[in-house]
Parts: sequence; C-alpha cells; structure tokens
Amino acid sequence: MHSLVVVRRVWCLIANGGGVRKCCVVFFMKLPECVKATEPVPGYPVYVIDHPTMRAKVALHGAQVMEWTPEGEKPVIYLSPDAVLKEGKAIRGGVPLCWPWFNAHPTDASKPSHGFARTRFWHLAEMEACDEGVRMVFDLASDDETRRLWDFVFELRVVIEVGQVLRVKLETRNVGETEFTIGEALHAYLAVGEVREVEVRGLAGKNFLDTVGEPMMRKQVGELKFEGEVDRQYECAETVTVHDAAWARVIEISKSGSGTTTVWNPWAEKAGELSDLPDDGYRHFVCVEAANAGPALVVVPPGGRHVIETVIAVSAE
Ligand SMILES: O=P(O)(O)OC[C@H]1O[C@@H](O)[C@H](O)[C@@H](O)[C@@H]1O
Repeated sequence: MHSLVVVRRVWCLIANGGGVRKCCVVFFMKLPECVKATEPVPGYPVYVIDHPTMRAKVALHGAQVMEWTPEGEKPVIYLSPDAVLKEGKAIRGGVPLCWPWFNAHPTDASKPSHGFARTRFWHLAEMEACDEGVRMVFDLASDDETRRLWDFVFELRVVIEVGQVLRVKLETRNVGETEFTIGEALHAYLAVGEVREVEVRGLAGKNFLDTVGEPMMRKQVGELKFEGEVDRQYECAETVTVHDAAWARVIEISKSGSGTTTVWNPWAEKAGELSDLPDDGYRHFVCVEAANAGPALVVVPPGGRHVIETVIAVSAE
C-alpha cells in the first residue's frame, strides 16, 4: 500500500457568479512502498523507511536524517533516546543541518545556536525509491520569520540519498540582491560502541581551533583519541575515518564543498547539562561534521550557489 501525503496547500481566488470565492488547492505526493509517513507527535511528520538495503528515519523538521541502519549493521547514526520532537527545538542526534551560521551567532548570542535551518519544517519536494535505496529532496526558502533572524533572501535544497551509503547534499542559493556569508555543517552524530575506544584518522598534522576552554589554534599530533571533551574545528577538506574498536568497524566520512571538519563529543560533565541526552549518552557517539566555519566561511553573491556534501559509509575493521 502506498501512502499519500499532503505536500502543499495553496489558497486561491476563483470566480463565482458575480463574485469571487476563496478555495484551497491541496497537492499530494505518493510515497514509495518502502516509506511510511508517521507522526510520532501530532503535526510532526517522520518518514520511516524499510528498504532491502537499510532502515532509516527522516524528519520533515530540519529535513533531518534521524536514523540510518544499513542491512546487517548496527545503527550508524546516533539518535538520543531523550531527543525532543517539537517545532523550534533541534533533534539531538541524526544529521542536523546547521545553517546559515555555525555554532553561536557571531555577533548576537540571543540567536539560536547553529542557525535556524534545523528548527523549522521544510517542504518535501521529491521522494523516490530504487534498488539502491531512497532519494528525498526537501526545500526551504526565506520568509518573514527567517528574515527577522537573518535578513537575506535564499533558497535551500537538501538531497538525501540513503541506501548502503548515506549521502546528504545541501545547496544554498542566493536569490536576493545582496551578497551573504554563510557558516554551515552537516552535523553527523556517528554511533559508536564506546567513545574511549575510538580513533579518528586523517586529521594528523592539521591545524584546528580548539574551543574547549579559551579558544586557541593548535596542530593535531598523531591520530585523534577521546579522553575528555573534544570540540574542534579542523582546517580539513579531506576524508576522515572513525575507527571503532568496540564494534570492530570503520565509518568513512568523505565530503566536498567543505573546508572545515568539526569533531565534537561533550564528555560526561557537558552531557549531564544536556536535558535531551542521557548522562552516559556521550559514550555512544562522536560527531564528525562536514562544515564551513572560521576561515572557510562561504560568500555567496546574488544569483550564486554553494553546495556542501557528505557521504558516510561503513565497513568492518
Ligand atoms: O547543542 P547544540 O546546539 O546542538 O550544539 C552541539 C555542539 O555542536 C558542535 O558542532 C559544536 O562544535 C559544539 O560547540 C556544540 O556544543
């Protein structure tokens, strides 16, 4: 059985005798058979995918991948069991889309951390399935509310391809008349067996901004291991791999359009301060994010576009 979902409602005026009448045109989309539209919370759609290559969940809120479990694997994407599904609140886990700024707003601390793209409902534009997996496209455009937070005219499109591999591509288009600068991240929470047994390879020798304590530039010596809080923005455009000894597997994160690789784990104390993460939740994920921050911020001229993409794949160690 295919599910039908409402994807758009357009109000219009039609001639009615001598006058006009207001009516609503409703557009539906037929979902592929392997996708079910659910509402774990009323008014909060989550697409649940059960495909021969994998199982996944994608929320309309933030156009956010929440879960991804390739066939025969443990989950590769971590979702906090305490994540809150509520409009305006970021989902703790999955692959949040941080945009148009990364982390705190550069000049106004009252604005939401990591921008507003992850805390709004997007528009589902396309969804199709094939033997390799499922492809979904979501759109978000500027409106009065986004312009109050960030006064530019934009169109965003995210393409999510989920199968044996997970691919997330975020396209920014400047459809206004003023140049703008964006910071962004495809903030993947990667599930691991035990963070103390994880090593991230591919960052040795890279410069990074260490934001634990007083922010300072440092250089990575050797491979990255986790022995406490890690919050770093590496100058890195290359592929990195997460080696998880506890689950004997490697997660590869390749990317394009990204000059920063962010690595984050809050460790015990900060995890205790996050109400949507269990106290020991920090042991079960590391965030490795294709990003553009600091020196890699992106200037998009009027009529211009920018694309950032991450591809996540898993294999046995
Ligand atoms: O709690 P948030 O807003 O989802 O952010 C989580 C973390 O996201 C990371 O990308 C940042 O580097 C951290 O500084 C931040 O704490």
